[in-house]
Amino acid sequence: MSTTHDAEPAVPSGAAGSVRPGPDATAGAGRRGGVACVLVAAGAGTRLAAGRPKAFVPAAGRPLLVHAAEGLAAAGAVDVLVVVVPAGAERATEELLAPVAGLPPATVVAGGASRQASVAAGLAALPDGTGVVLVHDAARALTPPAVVRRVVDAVAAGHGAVVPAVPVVDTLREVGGRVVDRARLRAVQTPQGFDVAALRRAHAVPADGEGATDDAGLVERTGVPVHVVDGDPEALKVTTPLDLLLVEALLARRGAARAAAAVGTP
Ligand SMILES: Nc1ccn([C@@H]2O[C@H](COP(=O)(O)OP(=O)(O)OP(=O)(O)O)[C@@H](O)[C@H]2O)c(=O)n1
Ligand SMILES: C[C@](O)(CO)[C@H](O)COP(=O)(O)O
Repeated sequence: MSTTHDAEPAVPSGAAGSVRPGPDATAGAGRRGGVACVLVAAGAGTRLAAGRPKAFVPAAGRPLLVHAAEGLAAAGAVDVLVVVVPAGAERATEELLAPVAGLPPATVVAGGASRQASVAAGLAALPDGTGVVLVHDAARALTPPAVVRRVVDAVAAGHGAVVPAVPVVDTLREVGGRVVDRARLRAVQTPQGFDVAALRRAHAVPADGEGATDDAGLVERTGVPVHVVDGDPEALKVTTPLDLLLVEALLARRGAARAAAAVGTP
């Protein structure tokens, strides 16, 4: 088994282009030697069925993609951002992201027919000098900044592939088989972090028929062990309408907490 653990895991139109740098982007690049994030947002959102690509579906009045970008900005751990969106949505995405405070420099590119193809498009747009790359789902819109930092820190500590993960709460049973010991299982989230050369190598290997549903799965096939850090239930992936309801509730709770803190501030 090549998995290691830190701890017990408790639409629009336009062309590709750049979004203005965040205020501390240059300082960050020097400090960390180039941490980039490929934020994949090019999925259709078929299971959500909200009438537009999932990343552009609003929660509390703002698109999921904007919430995800705000979480990355708040983490303060990413120097360069590449956002991958449905073809034709590049310009609208630049306009959506422009007001996000503290967002690192971003390039917006068109994605592909699969998540893997969209990640590959993002990787192709990374600048020279990138050392660490995160791959993050826009659909995990409320990922806490602490999760982002844990992943970056673990890659910086020398792990070539890092995933955040949470324990599984349901009893699991193989169809036509037995109950699986859930104590040994974790549900894997994003952002996933990699040494950029390892991720590029993994994406260059031709598919062998068995699909990998995430980037760590691809990298593992090339012999790189996957290291697991604590994820967070709030990093849930918005997949169905029920997930969107949960995100709305979490945003309402975060807003109420901010308001209470402001009242308590002189
Ligand atoms: N061709 C694709 C497919 C997915 N994604 C991104 O990958 C993440 C996880 O994908 P998923 O939740 O499966 O999104 P969708 O493919 O949009 O969902 P569905 O299968 O319901 O259409 C999302 O942020 C999604 O935008 C992508 O960039 N390009
Ligand atoms: C990358 C991922 O979010 C990790 O859990 C997941 O594998 C994406 O899967 P999907 O089939 O694209 O929803």
